[in-house]
Amino acid sequence: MKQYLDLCQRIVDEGVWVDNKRTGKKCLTVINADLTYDVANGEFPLVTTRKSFWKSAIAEMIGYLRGYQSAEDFRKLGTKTWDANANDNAVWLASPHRKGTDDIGEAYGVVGRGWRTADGSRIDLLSQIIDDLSQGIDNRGEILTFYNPGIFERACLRPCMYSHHFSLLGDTLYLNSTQRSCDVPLGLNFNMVQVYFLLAIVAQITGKKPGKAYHKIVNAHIYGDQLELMRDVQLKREPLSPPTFKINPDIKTLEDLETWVTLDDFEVEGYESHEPIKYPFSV
Ligand SMILES: Nc1nc(=O)c2c([nH]1)NC[C@@H]1CN(c3ccc(C(=O)N[C@@H](CCC(=O)O)C(=O)O)cc3)CN21
Ligand SMILES: O=c1ccn([C@H]2C[C@H](O)[C@@H](COP(=O)(O)O)O2)c(=O)[nH]1
Repeated sequence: MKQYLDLCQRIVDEGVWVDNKRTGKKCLTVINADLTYDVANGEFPLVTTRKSFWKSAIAEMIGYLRGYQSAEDFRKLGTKTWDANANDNAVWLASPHRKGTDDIGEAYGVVGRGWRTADGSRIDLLSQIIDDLSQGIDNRGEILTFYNPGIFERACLRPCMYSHHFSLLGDTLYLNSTQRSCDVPLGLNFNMVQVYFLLAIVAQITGKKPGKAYHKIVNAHIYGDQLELMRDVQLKREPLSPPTFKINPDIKTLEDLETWVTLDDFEVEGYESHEPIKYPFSV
């Protein structure tokens, strides 16, 4: 929580205003932030200075791991976070690649679980990684990447957290996640939970001990219309003690995660937070 608030304060104190063409808004921006989550010691990075809808964050990540392409599938699982980009993004609505209502296009898991190769075949990066790690193999390239510039126009957005690199030291699993662009008030609130969750769940289904997750952010920003709420409300609050996160121990394989898992298989215990804050969202 402290590292999150420190980043927010750093943007307020040192950020530079940058005009963003895609959204038509200006963003107070810093370059480079490195966050670390100690999954081994259960330090769940849930924001307490406003109410955080952590289930929505987990649903989004499970949707990526399942390779969802429709905002409807994300909604059924428990998150509305893809509705606006699928259905209110003017550039995407005009795209010949959009397959109709709720289509988000070839984004995130669609890319990573069906990586296009030169000969037209597809590679499921996640299955390969899970197979390797389960056998204790780390080939120094266990990388789940969603970043394929050749097909950007087939999606409503380029992936923000675009790379998740897993590593083994003995029986301990580590994760380095990289994010190119970060909406700190809204997106990061979810992304921290997602990086922690990804290491915890992959460790569980590969039979490894989770170690630390390292989260690198390149462009970290606060949109102009979010600044007042962050500076004058959220940053004036005292953080509360962190909760703990539990995963149903019956989840043992990637197939379990793909088939029967719901948000009821995850629990947060001892979560106390300040009042919700409704930050403006930029499509
Ligand atoms: N501008 C922008 N920021 C983002 O964080 C973002 C995008 N676009 N586009 C793609 C995804 C969608 N994400 C989202 C979308 C909405 C919320 C959101 O509205 N959060 C509210 C309510 C959550 C809920 O009720 O489930 C929040 O208070 O956290 C968060 C992340 C993260 N990503
Ligand atoms: O997981 C996510 C997904 C998106 N975001 C934010 C970061 C930016 O504010 C927008 C994406 O806009 P780009 O013009 O494509 O950079 O969404 C996030 O923080 N986390």
